[in-house]
Parts: sequence; structure tokens; C-alpha cells
Amino acid sequence: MALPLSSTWKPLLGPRRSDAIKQIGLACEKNGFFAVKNHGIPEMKINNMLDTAREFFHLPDEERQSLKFHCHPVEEYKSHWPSNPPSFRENVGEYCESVRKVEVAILEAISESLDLERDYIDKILKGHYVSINYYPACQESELDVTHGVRTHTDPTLITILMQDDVPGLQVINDDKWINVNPIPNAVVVHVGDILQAISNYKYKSLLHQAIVNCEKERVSIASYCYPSDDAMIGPAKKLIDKVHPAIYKDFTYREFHESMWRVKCSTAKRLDLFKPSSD
Ligand SMILES: O=C(O)CCC(=O)C(=O)O
Ligand SMILES: [Fe+2]
Repeated sequence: MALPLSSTWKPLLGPRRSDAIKQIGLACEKNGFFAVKNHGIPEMKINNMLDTAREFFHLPDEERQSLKFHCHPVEEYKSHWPSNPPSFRENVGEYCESVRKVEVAILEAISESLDLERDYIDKILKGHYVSINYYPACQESELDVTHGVRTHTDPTLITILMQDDVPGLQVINDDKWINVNPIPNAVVVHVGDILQAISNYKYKSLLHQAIVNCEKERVSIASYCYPSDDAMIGPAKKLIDKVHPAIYKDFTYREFHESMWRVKCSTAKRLDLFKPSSD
């Protein structure tokens, strides 16, 4: 199935910005995700990032299938990243710096789509961390549908996912799993749990999973945008009125994050702890 929405970048930068913002708002509300083409991350940086990721997971002693690390600002974290393959730090650093610009601009558009000030979400944005996911081709003897990443929502504001050309991402749409097949060079933006709270449940955190296949290995790069620890999350005041009472209390990102270790839940249900009735 084709993506429900494929928003190109240009309208956000030109006179059609308000239409593009409406489209993004509708996609967040109805689908919890959308794709962005022409986002300004140079194709070469994307290819370098994907090649470096493959090289990393092909290293003889490398048994991991995902690698997670903080990356904003790049200079602060770079020295903690793997130094093998030798291109790792440079290629990953360049990708992360480019993706950061996309995150800031998308969060501005999302704020505006909620009728909030343009920098409402950017003001609480701290950094992002990256998860490089590697899905080796599964064995013929295994089931033909094998889970690479089990069903979950991301505990983020938004996640920006770059996939290689091998399908694998699935999302819930109208209660059915659909494949989100890769569009060359496009990124897929997921609504995360924190945005669900800020939007007072207008935008729903995207339930998704990744499957592997027996023919080809697959690589995806997820950039998770998260707020600073002290940031007050909770429904934006402007979105609360008699008809739309606050679904969540105010809480800090630190409280949310700490609660994640206590509640063994991999979906946005973990936000239920922050409902007014849960005292
Ligand atoms: O590999 C994918 O398509 C999804 C990865 C994912 O959901 C994640 O890293 O949170
Ligand atoms: Fe995810």
C-alpha cells in the first residue's frame, strides 16, 4: 500500500506553507505518520550513513543487531561512538546534523498544525538519539514472517525513520497492519508518545513493528527526538477547554522516562499513569 501521505518539503518553505501544515496535521491525526520527500538531507549523506551502518554490522565480531547512541550536539557525543569502520564518526555525524534540521522544521510545522506558536515544541526539544537497526536475512527454515522489532510506540516527540530499499516497516492503520514500503530517499515521521500528550490525544502515537524477510538484509536509522528532562509535558493549555478536557496531567519528561523503567509496557498505554484519574 502507498503511504497515506507523502509531503514534499518545498511547500513548507514557500507560499503554500499553510496547506502543507494542514496536510501534516491531518496525517498526524488520522494516521500517526507521514513521509517527507525532498527534505534537504543530501542523498550522498544518506547513502554514506546506510553504507557505514552495513559495514558496522558486517564487522567480524559484531553480533549486535541494533546500536543506539546520543548524537546532539554531535561534537559532544562523537568521541563515544564506535571508531570502526573508520568512516563511522564522520558519516554518522554528517547524517545526524542534517537530520536535526529536518526535526526542528517538522516540529515547527507540527506546532503550527495544532495552532500553537511555531516554536512551542522546539522550545522543549533537547536532542535526539539514533538507533541503527540491522535485520539480517532470516533463515529459510524460519517462519516467513519473523519479527525484527516487536509492536511498540516510540517514547518520543517524533521519530524520523530512514529505511534502505528493503520493505519491513509495518504500521497499524484502521486496525490492520499495513506495509510502509520505502520511498527512495524519503523519511517517515512517526508521532511519538510525548506528542500524543502535548496534543491532548489529538495525535496518536504510532503503533508499529518491523519484520524481516528471507531474501535480503535490511537497515533502518531511527532518530528519536526527545525533550529536556525538566520540560513540562502535558496537554498544551491552548488545546484544553470544556469540550476538550485535559486527558493527561502535567508531568516532566524525567518523570515519564523514569516511569518507563517501572511499567513494563512498550506502547503509549504507559502514558495512562499520567491521566488525572490515576492518583
Ligand atoms: O526498522 C524499522 O522500520 C522500525 C524501527 C523502529 O521502530 C525503532 O527503531 O523504533
Ligand atoms: Fe519504533
